[in-house]
Amino acid sequence: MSSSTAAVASVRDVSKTYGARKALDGVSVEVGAGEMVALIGPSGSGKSTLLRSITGLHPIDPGGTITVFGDVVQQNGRVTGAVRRARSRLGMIFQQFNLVGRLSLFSNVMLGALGRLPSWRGLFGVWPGADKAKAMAALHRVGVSDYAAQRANTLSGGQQQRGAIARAIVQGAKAILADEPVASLDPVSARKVMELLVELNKRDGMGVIVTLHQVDYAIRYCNRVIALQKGKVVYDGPSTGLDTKRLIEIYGPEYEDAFWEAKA
Ligand SMILES: Nc1ncnc2c1ncn2[C@@H]1O[C@H](COP(=O)(O)OP(=O)(O)OP(=O)(O)O)[C@@H](O)[C@H]1O
Repeated sequence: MSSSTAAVASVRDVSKTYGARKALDGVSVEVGAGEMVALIGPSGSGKSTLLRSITGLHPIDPGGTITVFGDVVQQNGRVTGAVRRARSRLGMIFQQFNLVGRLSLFSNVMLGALGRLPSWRGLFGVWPGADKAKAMAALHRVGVSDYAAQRANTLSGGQQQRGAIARAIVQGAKAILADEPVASLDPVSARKVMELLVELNKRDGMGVIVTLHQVDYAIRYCNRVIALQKGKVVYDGPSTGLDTKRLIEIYGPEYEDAFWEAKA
């Protein structure tokens, strides 16, 4: 299967145990190329652990398998050598600590090109002109080119998240894995970040897997929702299928707390 048609991630019977606690318990899901999927569930249900497992940031328990764009990245309880290529295809966006604070926004976005260039170029700031142009175009696209020269730690959370998205574009990522990218943002900045992810998905065909605390955002921006509870998949289907009964199954009777904006 070619990498352009292979699934973003194929997760088969994956468990992850921390001491006596099972953070993931027999999870099997597949996210196709070009899909935009929300990963939801109560705090501690395993959302971040699943994203981190897909990127090979920690080994899963023996028995499960994870492939990324057709490459086996986890098998027999080990992260494989293919993880480097898989990471180069995945743009990662986190709730915080997305950018190197003391570097300019422009330099941070250029770091996305590092995987394709000898590292000394990055160390000495010797970037090819074509990459510089690409970085400025990406900053312009996400709406923060005016701040290119500004140190990342002086930017707002929303500007930093948009910078992180620009870095993923420069990296040439085929999919974005975003771990609570809007949790620290005000609603207006959050909407802009979600709209950018939707645009990358629809216009560029990038796959997106995004963990969200806000169910209303999952419903508004993602066609498909995967819900975890205590490390197990308890829902995998269209976001339109998340009725009150389902939400109570996922979050319990206090499910309205999982909405950002009050439910009408
Ligand atoms: N490094 C770790 N060491 C020990 N336990 C961990 C570690 N990381 C996660 N866990 C545990 O695994 C479970 C799942 O955590 P995880 O962060 O994946 O949940 P989450 O759904 O992303 O939660 P949240 O929405 O609060 O971010 C939790 O019980 C957590 O305490």
